[in-house]
Amino acid sequence: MADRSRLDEAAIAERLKELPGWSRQGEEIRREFEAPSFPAGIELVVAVAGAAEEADHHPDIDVRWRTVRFALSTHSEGGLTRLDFALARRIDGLAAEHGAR
Ligand SMILES: C[C@H](O)[C@H](O)[C@H]1CNC2=NC(N)=NC(=O)C2=N1
Repeated sequence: MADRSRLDEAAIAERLKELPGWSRQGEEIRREFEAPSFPAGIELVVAVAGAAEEADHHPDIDVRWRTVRFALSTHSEGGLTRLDFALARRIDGLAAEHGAR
């Protein structure tokens, strides 16, 4: 079972440094992507939905035409855990595969 405990400030800062494009907003991290087209953005969301189900960890998602925004937080812990950073890395990989930047 993954460690779901909240990360302290130093651990959060360290992990954020390895995730360019993601920024901290209170108790969550966020990143915005521009997909090549609206359908490509939706396909990215579908791919992320699959990864989220696998991880049993689910981002908040906002779609505005080609702009797709993801926000991650561990709701059960009321803050950021390693699950959020693991899913952020997974989202970055899927976004690259879908030509989103
Ligand atoms: C029972 C199940 O593990 C929980 O409800 C999961 C589902 N997905 C989740 N996603 C996120 N982001 N935070 C959670 O605390 C969470 N909890």
